[in-house]
Amino acid sequence: MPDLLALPKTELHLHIEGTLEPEMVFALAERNGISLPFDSVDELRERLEFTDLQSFLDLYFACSIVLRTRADFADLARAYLARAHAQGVRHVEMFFDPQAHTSRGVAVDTVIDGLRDALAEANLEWGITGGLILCFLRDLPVEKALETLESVAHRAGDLVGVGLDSTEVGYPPELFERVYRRARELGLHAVAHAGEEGGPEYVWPALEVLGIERLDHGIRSLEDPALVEALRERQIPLTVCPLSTVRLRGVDTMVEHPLPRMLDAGLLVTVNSDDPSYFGGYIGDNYVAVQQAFDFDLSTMVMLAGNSVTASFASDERKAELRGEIAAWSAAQGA
Ligand SMILES: Nc1ncnc2[nH]cnc12
Ligand SMILES: [Zn+2]
Repeated sequence: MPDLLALPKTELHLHIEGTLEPEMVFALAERNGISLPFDSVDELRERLEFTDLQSFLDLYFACSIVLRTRADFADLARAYLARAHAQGVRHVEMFFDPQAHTSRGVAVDTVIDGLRDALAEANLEWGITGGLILCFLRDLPVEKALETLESVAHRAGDLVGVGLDSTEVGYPPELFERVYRRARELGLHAVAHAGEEGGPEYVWPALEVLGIERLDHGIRSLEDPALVEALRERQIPLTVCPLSTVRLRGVDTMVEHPLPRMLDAGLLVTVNSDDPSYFGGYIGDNYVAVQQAFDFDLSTMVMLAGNSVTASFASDERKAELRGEIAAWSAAQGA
C-alpha cells in the first residue's frame, strides 16, 4: 500500500481546540500565566484515556483555557496546519467552539482573527484552502447560541458554516431550530454532530428540522434502515472519525467500526480526525488505521479521498482541482 499520508485529501471534521498537544498546553499556560490542574506533560498524557464522550469533553474544555490571545489561536492553528500539510490535507473546514472562549472573557473576534491568520499563511505557503465552521455548544442554552451567532453576523463572510457539538445525549438538535434558521439567512452552511452517542432519533431532527447539509459522525444512523435510506438517497455526507470512535468507546476495536457497513449501504462517507491530539492520530493516521483494519485496497482509499472532496463546501472549481490532484497521485501509484 502506498503512503496514505501523501494521498491528497480534505479534512471536514476537525475541532481546532482538539489539536492542542500537551506540550502546547504547557507552553501557552506559561505564556499566559495560567495554572493547570496537571503537573507535567506526562501527567496530562496519562489522562488521555476516555470512557465516553463526556470524559473526553471534560479534559478538552479544561485544556482550552490556555487559549487567550489572537497569537495563541494563530499558533494553535499553525501547528495543526503544518501537521495537516504533512498528512496530505489540501482543504480544511475547521470547527471552533467560540462559547468555550467567550465564557472566559475572550472576544469571539480574537478567536476568529487568530485562526484566520494561520489559514491565510497556510494558503500562501502550501495552497491549503478552507475556512471556519462555528460550532454551538449544545449543552448551553439556545439563547446563548443565538447571541453568539448575532455577535458574528457582521462578519459571516469570514465563516463557512455553523455546527453543533459537545454533549449529545439530552440535547436534541431541534432545540436549535431558530439558530440554524438564522444561520441560513446569513448564508452559512449547516452541519451538526448527531448519532455519535445519541441514536437515530438525534439524527432525524438534525436532517429534517435543522436542514443540515452534512452529518458529523452519524454512525448510529445504521440502527434505523429508513434513516440510512434517507441519507443514501439524499447523499448527505457523513464525517466519520474512526480513531475518535474507538477512543471514546463507541466500538471496542477498529475492526468493529461500522465504516465498511456504511460504505456497503451506499452512504457518502468521509474519514476525518475529530480531536487528533487527544485520540492518537491526525487525518492520515485515520486513513492508515482503517486501511489496515479492513484491508481496504487502494481504490477504496482513493474513493474515500474523493468523497472528502465531494462532501466539502469548496467551490466547483476548487473541487475540480482537488479531484485532479487525487487522480494524479493515484496514477503515480500505478492505480
Ligand atoms: N467528538 C466530539 N463530539 C462532540 N463534541 C465535540 N467537541 C470536540 N469533539 C467532539
Ligand atoms: Zn467532533
